[in-house]
Amino acid sequence: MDKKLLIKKALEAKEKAYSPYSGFKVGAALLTKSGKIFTGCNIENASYTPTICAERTAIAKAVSDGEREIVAIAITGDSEWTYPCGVCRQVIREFGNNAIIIITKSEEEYREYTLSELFPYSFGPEDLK
Ligand SMILES: O=c1ccn([C@H]2C[C@H](O)[C@@H](CO)O2)c(=O)[nH]1
Ligand SMILES: [Zn+2]
Repeated sequence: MDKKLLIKKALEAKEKAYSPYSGFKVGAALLTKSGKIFTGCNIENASYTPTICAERTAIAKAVSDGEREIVAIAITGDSEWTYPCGVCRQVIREFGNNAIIIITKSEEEYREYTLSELFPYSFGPEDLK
């Protein structure tokens, strides 16, 4: 897996952020099992609550293109280390339970986690079986 490419794509996607209210930009890039990359940025709204995080933008693009299995997701934001919010962790749980989560500031500086490290004892599709 080309981690550096995924990180580069996340950094590029961040520049597309539409965040006039918070002024906080986030970018994400994910790799699916079939080898495709999808990117996303945060998209805010004047009514605030419809705001979509970068991670969920990328996941919605992948799933709506028929790609349901995330192998890795790189995330970058305006804080020193930007971790996914709780809602995004739950959405990654749905489509990337075994995903590697790469939290990154630059192509050289990144941290890697499994989803279960960031989201232990989670509720997921298996609970409903
Ligand atoms: O992991 C995160 C955390 C926050 N945001 C966005 C939502 C909002 O536009 C801005 C401030 O919360 O950052 C993301 O996209 N992903
Ligand atoms: Zn989020």
